[in-house]
Amino acid sequence: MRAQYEVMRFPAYRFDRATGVAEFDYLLDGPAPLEFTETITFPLGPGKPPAHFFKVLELLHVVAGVSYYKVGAPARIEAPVAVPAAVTEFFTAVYTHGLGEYAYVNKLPHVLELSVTAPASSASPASPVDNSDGRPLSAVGGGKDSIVTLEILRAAGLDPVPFSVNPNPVIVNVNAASGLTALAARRKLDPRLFELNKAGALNGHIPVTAINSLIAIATAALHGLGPVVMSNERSASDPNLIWNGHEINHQWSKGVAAEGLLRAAVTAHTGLTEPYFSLLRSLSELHIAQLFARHTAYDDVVTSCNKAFKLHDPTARWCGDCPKCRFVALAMAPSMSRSRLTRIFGRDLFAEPEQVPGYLELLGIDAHKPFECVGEVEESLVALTMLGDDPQWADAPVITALRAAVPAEAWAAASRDEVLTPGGPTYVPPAYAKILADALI
Ligand SMILES: CC(=O)N[C@H]1[C@@H](OP(=O)(O)OP(=O)(O)OC[C@H]2O[C@@H](n3ccc(=O)[nH]c3=O)[C@H](O)[C@@H]2O)O[C@H](CO)[C@@H](O)[C@@H]1O[C@H](C)C(=O)N[C@@H](C)C(=O)N[C@@H](CCC(=O)O)C(=O)O
Ligand SMILES: Nc1ncnc2c1ncn2[C@@H]1O[C@H](COP(=O)(O)OP(=O)(O)OP(=O)(O)O)[C@@H](O)[C@H]1O
Repeated sequence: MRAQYEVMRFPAYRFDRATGVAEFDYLLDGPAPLEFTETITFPLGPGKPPAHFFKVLELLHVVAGVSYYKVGAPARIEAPVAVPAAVTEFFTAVYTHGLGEYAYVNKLPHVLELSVTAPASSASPASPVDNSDGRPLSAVGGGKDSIVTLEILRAAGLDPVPFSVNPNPVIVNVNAASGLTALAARRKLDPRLFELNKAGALNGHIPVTAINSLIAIATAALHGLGPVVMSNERSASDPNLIWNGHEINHQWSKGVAAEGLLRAAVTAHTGLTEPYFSLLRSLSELHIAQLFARHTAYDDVVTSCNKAFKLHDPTARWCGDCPKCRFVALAMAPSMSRSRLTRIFGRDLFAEPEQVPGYLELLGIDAHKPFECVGEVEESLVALTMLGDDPQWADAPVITALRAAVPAEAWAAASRDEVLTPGGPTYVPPAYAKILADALI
């Protein structure tokens, strides 16, 4: 299908102020062109949408195009409006790094070399819009990480507003457990995409966090709120593998490089002074799991398994048989009783010997890190060490098998201090860094 399409275009977008509905048009241009329209319904704010809301929609229009680009993978992408250099840099990164796993799986090396072009800009820089003191909008994905952020912001008295794109029953229940009033946006992919997928079109992973993040920033703008606060962890920045000299990272748009590019693009194009950052950036998943363990109110609802977030036929909660379920169970286990962990997951994964091969992958003993939202090998090793010291796991067959399988040099390389000490670059503003530091005591 690829050779049929020469260029990806973005013909128009519309926003209906009465309903909050935005429609974004896409065109895969070539001898037999393909057109798509994506619909996003925003929660309407109290007043007229501010000018910078529309600037965010201009960014979202291009970024949400990745879902349709992947059907044809044309060699050219022409953004519709003039934008500052920081924005074309961000667009190019989204279509190259963000589609890295798709390029690798489909063997499309040209995708990693694309550049998104845009009409030349003679516009002066956007005037500053100081949003830094507003109530934070806290993105909620239904998993442990965003619960930790929400509770840190709440404890600091910042009155966070939970926000989700397409909240499913998991997210609705997490919000209910928080007792906070949430905002939601609805995103509807063009149904034609699913027909093409059924007919065997090119398909693959897309950088969904970049899309959700811009929808969150647009919603914060509509409601006059402060920064969008994400819960993306340190290990999200680490690639799964290197291919043709390029890092391939399943979680690229959750990583710190994407965060920096998105912030710079939004500020340059909209003027927002503090649009977006991840509060948990300096923390490992293991550390975040320790913080999550302090809050029991979410035990019956928290769900990190990606299968619960599928658009079609989602599971109700944890599937219990995927890399993410295995990793999160291992990360939570050192911080809670075996009975609490079993209640959260609805089963005791460590009593099931058939889980061993999946855990060997997480421990770096088989294959590369899976294309999933899982932490680093070191985090899994440190968690396993901690469980080995804990008598409640002494008779768990999975723990026994894994401890026997890990080579001596791997244990030596896994440092508990390194995994549990905050570190690495972040964009957390000073006031929020202080709040995080207080929460870690
Ligand atoms: C839920 C999930 O993990 N889905 C991934 C899965 O897709 P699947 O076909 O099994 O189910 P659906 O998500 O329902 O997708 C149906 C089709 O629609 C396409 N699509 C979906 C959303 C979208 O925004 N654009 C789309 O074009 C999709 O390609 C399907 O054809 O496998 C896909 C292929 O690998 C993945 O792309 C699906 O991932 C979703 C986009 C998704 O929301 N995944 C997140 C749970 C996820 O992976 N988050 C990452 C962060 C990635 C990032 O850089 O932002 C993480 O948490 O690590
Ligand atoms: N549907 C969504 N709407 C808004 N934000 C979302 C949505 N899904 C995920 N996010 C946000 O994207 C980021 C990455 O999602 P991720 O699934 O890793 O986090 P999580 O659900 O909080 O925790 P976990 O890693 O345990 O699943 C988080 O900041 C999360 O809040």
